[in-house]
Amino acid sequence: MKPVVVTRGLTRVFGDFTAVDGLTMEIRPGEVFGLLGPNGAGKSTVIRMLCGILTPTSGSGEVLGYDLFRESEKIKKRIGYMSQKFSLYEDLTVRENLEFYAGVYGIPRREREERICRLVTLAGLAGRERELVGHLSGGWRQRLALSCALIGEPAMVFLDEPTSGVSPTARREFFAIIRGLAAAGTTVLVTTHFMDEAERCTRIAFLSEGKLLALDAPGRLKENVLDGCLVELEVPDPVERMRDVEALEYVKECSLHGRLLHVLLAGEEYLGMLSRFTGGRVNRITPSLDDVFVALARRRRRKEGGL
Ligand SMILES: Nc1ncnc2c1ncn2[C@@H]1O[C@H](COP(=O)(O)OP(=O)(O)OP(=O)(O)O)[C@@H](O)[C@H]1O
Repeated sequence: MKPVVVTRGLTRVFGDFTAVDGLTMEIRPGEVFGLLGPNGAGKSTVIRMLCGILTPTSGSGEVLGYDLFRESEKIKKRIGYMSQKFSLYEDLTVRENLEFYAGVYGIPRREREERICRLVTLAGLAGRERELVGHLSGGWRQRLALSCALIGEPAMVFLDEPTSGVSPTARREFFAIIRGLAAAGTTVLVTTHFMDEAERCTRIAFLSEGKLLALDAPGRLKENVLDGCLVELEVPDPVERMRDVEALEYVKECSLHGRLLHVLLAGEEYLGMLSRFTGGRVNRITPSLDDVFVALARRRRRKEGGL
């Protein structure tokens, strides 16, 4: 199947600062594609380029078969976009907001009713159509903002941190909705800081300082990125012990996770040695996406530092 998004060396420079640096990737139809990375990594800049709002400085790319440089107007008409600061009208009801956006997108009157009904059902907003948006909680507003972004029935939707500032339950429910949307054929690109959401994406791309550090399915990243045996180390004074542990020649990485240290050993055979050296409890663990991203970020820093 033809990819929905293709980029080759996509780059955006602001003055002398490179916000996105040579991004090459493809997104397939029906994916929930996660874009992850620390603040300032370039995620929103990528989204804005792919939505046709921001012109790339160099490289090339297509969204839904349209060129990012020459056909941005066509892209804008065919995609849905929910920005971090999505705008809803607080003094209008749920339904009135949807009607307003249907008008903005030029949906013919005879089609509006059916479309609004479908979106209200999809987002679980049934029964709330007459509520004023100003009275809705963050989670419901986000569902409505998603519905408004979908009013034009786009083949692809871009969601920039759609779940920031809502409860964990609302975040889970929102993700269930976008997974359903993707299963029905709409491709979704979503940015998030939450690892539990990243786990629910079909594939994730991890950006740091504008560069793509990894791109794969969450399970494959956990299997393939860490090269060694990951253990959890419990010692009474983890912060003080970090440096000593890091300096051991059989230790590849060491990071703090709450009160525990996660230590990447060169091999399983060093488990006993670490336990004897620290006097702490050592347990082998399955890497989380957090471990993967810590390892990727460190690897990058080392490479840049020439170590
Ligand atoms: N219009 C602009 N002019 C100058 N610098 C910009 C502009 N837009 C973005 N940047 C810079 O580019 C970098 C990447 O920003 P971007 O918003 O894409 O990051 P992000 O990964 O989405 O971050 P966050 O998670 O905080 O939203 C930041 O350092 C930001 O300050």
